[in-house]
Amino acid sequence: MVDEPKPSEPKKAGFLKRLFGRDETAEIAPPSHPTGEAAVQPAAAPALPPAGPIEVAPIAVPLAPQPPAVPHVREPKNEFRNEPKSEPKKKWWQRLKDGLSRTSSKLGRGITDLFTKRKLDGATLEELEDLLIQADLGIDTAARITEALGKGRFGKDIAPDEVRAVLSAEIEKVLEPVAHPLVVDAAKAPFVVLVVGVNGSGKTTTIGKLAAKFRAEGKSVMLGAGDTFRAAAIEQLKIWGERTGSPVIAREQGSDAAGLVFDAMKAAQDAGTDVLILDTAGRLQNKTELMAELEKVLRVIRKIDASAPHSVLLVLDATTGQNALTQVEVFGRTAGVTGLVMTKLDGTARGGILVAVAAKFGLPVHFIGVGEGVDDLEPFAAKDFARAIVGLDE
Ligand SMILES: Nc1nc2c(ncn2[C@@H]2O[C@H](COP(=O)(O)OP(=O)(O)OP(=O)(O)O)[C@@H](O)[C@H]2O)c(=O)[nH]1
Repeated sequence: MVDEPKPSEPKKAGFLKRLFGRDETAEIAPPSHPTGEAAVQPAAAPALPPAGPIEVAPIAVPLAPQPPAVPHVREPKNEFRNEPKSEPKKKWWQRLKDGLSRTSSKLGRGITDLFTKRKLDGATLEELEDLLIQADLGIDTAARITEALGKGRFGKDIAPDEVRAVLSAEIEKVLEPVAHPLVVDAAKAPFVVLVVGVNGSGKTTTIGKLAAKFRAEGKSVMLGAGDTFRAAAIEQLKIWGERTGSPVIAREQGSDAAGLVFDAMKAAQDAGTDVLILDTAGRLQNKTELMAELEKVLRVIRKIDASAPHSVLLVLDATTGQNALTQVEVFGRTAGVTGLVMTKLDGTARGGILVAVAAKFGLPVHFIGVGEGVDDLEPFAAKDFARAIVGLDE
């Protein structure tokens, strides 16, 4: 998961090669598509009290050879609602700062090395630009930031802290327009959130964390186990359902994903659920048949509610680096992505990828994840992120 840059990587040539020459998709194991559909055992739609105890549809799920990844949840389930919010901002800030520490210490160290007792000249600006590109901020953003730093300061002494302040202000400028909360329209029942992304990007975990958030706001939530490919994903979602008091609609592993989504839409409508979150199998953006399956899922959703899905969340794993840009492009085209969640910012020294994605697509960033725990996912705030990533205090 950790993608520390190779120390011997040449500067400019290496970046261009990294950006344009590498087969990024080869890094992610493609999902093998289920060859035949298992006999479909539609889960009996559970009784759905809006905020009552969990009713998980009982299904026989063959266990994967390895034990399923069990989500790490810190609190017991009954603390999701009405959780005392003592200093939530400070606690999140600390987690954000810790989570981004790989990136911020790399950037911070680089800036200190570059600017201690040195005047701002062409060479230092060029080295700073390289440093920003290494943190995956993208060539254009790196160029813009160095240009902004050079203005009025060229040939003068500049302290590392001043550089950090300018850097954070410029990053904030890029991020501010995309920092939008995910707003649930109460007029929709259910408000349908479709969650898409490549394998292992953190979709199921993110769904669990979102369910916990919505439940804490007093909303009723239902989960649709649309990742019918992976038995462990179904199990994982059921655990999240149990912990958050959200009924889970699931079928056997290998079932038709569009059929499952149909069941889930109907069940959520019948129950008048506030929010339905639909998981999907991870798929590589270059596998056309899997992308076609996603289109089918969308058609089924729209057949039941022409206005749905109301949110299509693309979950991006920050550790996949520049490949995230291709994912946004392709999933945007196929699934009509309306917002982004970036996970695993704690696992990379190149957290600047979020800035590159924001600058290139301008899509709303709703949440960021900096760990596996339920409180390691929070709404995205431009200023906090911009300060934390360059190692400044709150
Ligand atoms: N460190 C870290 N790990 C995370 C974060 N978000 C998710 N994970 C972990 O990433 C792994 C994959 O997450 P999943 O939620 O199973 O990913 P998925 O996209 O549903 O995977 P597929 O079903 O294979 O497509 C799990 O071990 C999660 O705990 C994060 O923000 N930080």
